[in-house]
Amino acid sequence: RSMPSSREFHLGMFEIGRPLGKGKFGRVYLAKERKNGFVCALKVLHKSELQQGKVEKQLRREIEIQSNLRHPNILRLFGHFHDSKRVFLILEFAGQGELYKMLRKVGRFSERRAAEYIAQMAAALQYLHKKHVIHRDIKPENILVGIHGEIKISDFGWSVHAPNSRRTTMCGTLDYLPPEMLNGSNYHNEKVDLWSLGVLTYEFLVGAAPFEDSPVETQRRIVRADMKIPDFVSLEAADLIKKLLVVKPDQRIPLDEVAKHPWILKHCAPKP
Ligand SMILES: COc1ccc(C(=O)Nc2ccccc2)cc1NC(=O)CCSc1ncnc(N)c1Br
Repeated sequence: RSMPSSREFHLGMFEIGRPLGKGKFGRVYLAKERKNGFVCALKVLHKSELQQGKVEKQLRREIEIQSNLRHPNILRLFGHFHDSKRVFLILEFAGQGELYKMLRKVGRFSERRAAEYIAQMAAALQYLHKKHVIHRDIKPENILVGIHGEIKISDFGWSVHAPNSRRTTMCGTLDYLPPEMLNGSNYHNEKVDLWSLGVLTYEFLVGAAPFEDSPVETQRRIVRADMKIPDFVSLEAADLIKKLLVVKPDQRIPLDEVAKHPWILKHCAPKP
């Protein structure tokens, strides 16, 4: 079964199922396309909220960026349509749901599980960076899990074409912001995703973000990459984290070296 390739979609084409979660700016429902039973996730965004949040442009850019992304670790945006009051995004349904819920449930992931996820993240980011797309919002809340346990980066609400200087202000947690997006330099490039990958690796293994503190303290610790890695984290994992959480963007370990790092190779036996 596949989503019809014809561009015109409308709400009547879908049978709406259970709510899946509340993404940014909207609710998401399980949905089934009536004609050929294609199961997807339908995200409903209210135009009034998009206008209030001044994010219509961001959404348009996102739809344009997403329409030519095809990668097993990137959640698909198959299409979109709107009625008088709402915009609908037709998304790939991730069969095992939200990664951060799994992380909160188990506290922290095993080194093998964390390494498999980071290897998949590195592959997805390599793909995005080759297309000069930076995600800029890598965090557990924006990662879903597919039916076979593979991770899917989602919610490119902040993705832009690199290099870029941010115009709209940030919202949400500071935990994942790299130093260059905090020290007012405003200019940043793909290497912001390397920093976030380091924060993600730490959070998968420790169960909390490396600079988690009061907002003021968090900023102070981020700009100095002031983190403590607990002893239960293996030396190889700690080595990769320290090579990603480097204040100077150009000194961060590049993605192709992340994929070949001893910690990744140890746990992700290459495909037979
Ligand atoms: C490619 O995925 C997206 C692409 C774009 C946007 C988005 O809202 N952009 C946006 C919205 C407003 C302004 C600017 C950008 C959001 C998503 N993704 C999501 O919202 C994830 C919905 S939750 C879910 N989805 C599938 N399977 C599950 N099991 C679950 Br739970």
